[in-house]
Amino acid sequence: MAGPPAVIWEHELEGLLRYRELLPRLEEALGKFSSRDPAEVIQPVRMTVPLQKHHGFLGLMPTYMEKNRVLCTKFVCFYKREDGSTLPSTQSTVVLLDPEYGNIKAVMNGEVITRMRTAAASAISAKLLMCPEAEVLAILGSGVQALSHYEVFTEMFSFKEVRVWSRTGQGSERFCRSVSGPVRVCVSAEEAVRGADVIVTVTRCTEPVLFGQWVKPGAHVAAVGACRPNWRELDDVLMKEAVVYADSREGAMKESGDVILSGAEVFAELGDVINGTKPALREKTTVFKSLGMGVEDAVSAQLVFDQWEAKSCKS
Ligand SMILES: NC(=O)C1=CN([C@@H]2O[C@H](COP(=O)(O)OP(=O)(O)OC[C@H]3O[C@@H](n4cnc5c(N)ncnc54)[C@H](O)[C@@H]3O)[C@@H](O)[C@H]2O)C=CC1
Ligand SMILES: O=C(O)C1=NCCCC1
Repeated sequence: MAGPPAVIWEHELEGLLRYRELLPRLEEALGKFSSRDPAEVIQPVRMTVPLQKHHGFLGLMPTYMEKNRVLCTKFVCFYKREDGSTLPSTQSTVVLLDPEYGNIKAVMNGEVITRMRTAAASAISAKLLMCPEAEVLAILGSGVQALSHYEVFTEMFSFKEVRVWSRTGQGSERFCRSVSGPVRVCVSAEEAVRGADVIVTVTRCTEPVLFGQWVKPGAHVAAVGACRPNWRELDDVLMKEAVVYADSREGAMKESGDVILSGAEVFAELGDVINGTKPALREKTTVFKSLGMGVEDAVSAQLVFDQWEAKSCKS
């Protein structure tokens, strides 16, 4: 009979998950996902339940990795919050199970996992798709994901300049106070992205905030927000001019307003590039449309659990 699950919450999780270990596991998992080998990864597109009264959704994100012996699911609630709202726009819980018996091994707070694995996936997209001489990073949005993207992008790459734009001055000020390195605050999204080599969009907006006419040819865009079929962050011009990559082709076709409403074609998954089955067209303008995948949560949760077990054995 299995004992009660480990409960691993935010503060403890922060000490257990580090980008240097997460990044290679995530890259490997993205490749396995795109191999479409069911012994590697079974991960359906997220199922969502509308929470109409609260302007939100509950997403269920199960994943099974038979060869890795990982069985996991995330429950994530995400909301359309008004600007100025102090409520979080995303809340999640990750449950790790034993695939042989079906018992729950661990219940984890999903905030740290979600913010780190999402930023790490964007950083992998930039590693594969940005031009090698990239000097300027622009971040649109100043919330939770903006901070984790700043953290991993400045850890992995050496940008000469990092710019941030937020719809509210308060947001930019808070962002500047929270990051540990230099950042230039821009008064408009256009000012932030003109001439930028890498652009990260991490907003809650439902209408385009980034327009193709502002984007330098050859730039790489990691588009993280707008995760519903009628929500947008990018305009049609950008979507049609750029070569579009996604984490999951099926996810993008079902959930991404930027893909569905623009009629843009998904050229490849990041995992296809990792597996060498599709090229990384660095010289072109590229968009990585991130929706977030259960397999990213699963390998992150397993990494946390391994570290937690190792720590528990020592003490
Ligand atoms: N692709 C993925 O795997 C994931 C995507 N997300 C999505 O990423 C986005 C950012 O998430 P968080 O940073 O956690 O949210 P947050 O609430 O912490 O920050 C959102 C930011 O968007 C800004 N914003 C809100 N409305 C806007 C508008 N109309 N125009 C421009 N900016 C606006 C806010 O001022 C704030 O700076 C959300 O859309 C969320 O659903 C979140 C987690 C994972
Ligand atoms: O993958 C996730 O986690 C999320 N994706 C889109 C919306 C919020 C959370």
